Amino acid sequence: MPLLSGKFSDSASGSILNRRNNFSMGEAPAFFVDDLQQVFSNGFDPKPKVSESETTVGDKIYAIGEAHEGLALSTRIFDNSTGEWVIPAVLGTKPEAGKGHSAVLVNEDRILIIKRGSTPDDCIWFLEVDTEFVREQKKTLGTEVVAWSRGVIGDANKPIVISGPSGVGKGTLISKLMKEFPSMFGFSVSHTTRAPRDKEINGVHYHFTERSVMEKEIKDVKFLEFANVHGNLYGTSIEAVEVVADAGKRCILDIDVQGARSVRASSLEAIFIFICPPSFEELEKRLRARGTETEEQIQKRLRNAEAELEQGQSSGLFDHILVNDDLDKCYENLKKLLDLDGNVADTFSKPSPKPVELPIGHSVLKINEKVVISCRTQELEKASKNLIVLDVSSLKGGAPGRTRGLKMRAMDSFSDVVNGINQLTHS
Ligand SMILES: Nc1ncnc2c1ncn2[C@@H]1O[C@H](COP(=O)(O)OP(=O)(O)OP(=O)(O)O)[C@@H](O)[C@H]1O
Ligand SMILES: Nc1nc2c(ncn2[C@@H]2O[C@H](COP(=O)(O)O)[C@@H](O)[C@H]2O)c(=O)[nH]1
Repeated sequence: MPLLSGKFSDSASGSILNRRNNFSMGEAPAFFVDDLQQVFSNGFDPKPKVSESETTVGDKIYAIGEAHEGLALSTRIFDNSTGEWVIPAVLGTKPEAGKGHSAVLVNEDRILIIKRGSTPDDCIWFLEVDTEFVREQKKTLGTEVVAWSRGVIGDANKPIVISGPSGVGKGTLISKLMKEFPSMFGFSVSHTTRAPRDKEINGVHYHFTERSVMEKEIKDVKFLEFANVHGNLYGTSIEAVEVVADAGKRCILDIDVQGARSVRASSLEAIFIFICPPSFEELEKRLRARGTETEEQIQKRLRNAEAELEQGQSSGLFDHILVNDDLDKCYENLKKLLDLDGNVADTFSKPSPKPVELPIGHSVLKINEKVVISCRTQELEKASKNLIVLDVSSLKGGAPGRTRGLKMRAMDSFSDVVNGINQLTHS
């Protein structure tokens, strides 16, 4: 029999606005607003004008606030060791406030947020507080950091990173894939400081950007990765990847080897494919035949290609290496690798299981690695089920963007929940 464990907090019914100091040994104190005003005199106005949930992680209390419906959720941290409130840098797209939320710590590194009165694709969020990504960003920014990611039920297909030297045919292969499977794949539109070529459209091929603007956005942690490539700045914004995921498509990134390395180090779980030319001479021929670069630029790209080919083929960074000799053959191999060979029509896609709507989750319990939500929805009532079990034991990825791997089941009694939990554990 699993033990009941873990605390949950609820922004609407149990916010720190409403509660008195009713904490017990080993639990973090539940604040209420008058106490805050007396205790904290560090210059920060602690008077919350919002309803907040609070979650204790080690020495810190994460207060997640909702002011008005439609406004983004806010985050502040009370550090028990210093006795001060801190406003962290918040990365990723923030969820909008709805009709309250419940918060529960999972995996000791992220807070699961369940929003009320919200659509199925907007009801589950994670605030990462101590994941690898957040720890790295704390080091970089030298400040407290938290990061939002949206919870995704099931294992949606991983993004695909395609890399290789300039002129090898990455763009050509990606265009073929997008043309054959338009509803399955979406292209991550990078930012670059290079000038547009003839026929390149801003927002379609690239977001063409001033260097100073891009540098500022990099500083503001808007980018998943960026690199200096052939003398210009290129980068994948977090938003570029999110836009594709929001359209329900599998994201394709066309980036250089440095960028691939950064993505590998990030929490975005992807498949990494390196494209090789049949020979260096053929690569040069293709670059020249494309006719888009000056002689000086071609020389620079070829010089860089030597290092890229060496790194791409030897570093173990890539999951797959494809040689683009004959274009059609290479394309077939790419499709094989992506499980797209055979009788696959564009209507094919692996949809993640439809999540059950969770509009009024009125209580949340954490039981071992599972989160039980007791809720009331018309859909569930019809099916006489009012308990939902979320399995958070095999979460993948995280901020920026999406946390995948959530499993969800609707149950109609607590004993079913316990059985369900055991089934989920053993499935
Ligand atoms: N297998 C192939 N055989 C012959 N030519 C090819 C092949 N694949 C692509 N090409 C041609 O090579 C040129 C370069 O291809 P493409 O622009 O797709 O390269 P790329 O890797 O995307 O380059 P960059 O990194 O500079 O964007 C294009 O003119 C394309 O038509
Ligand atoms: N690290 C990144 N590299 C990128 C990105 N977008 C494109 N690229 C790579 O740059 C070169 C040159 O591209 P071109 O369009 O100027 O020929 C090529 O290898 C691309 O893969 C990015 O966002 N990040």
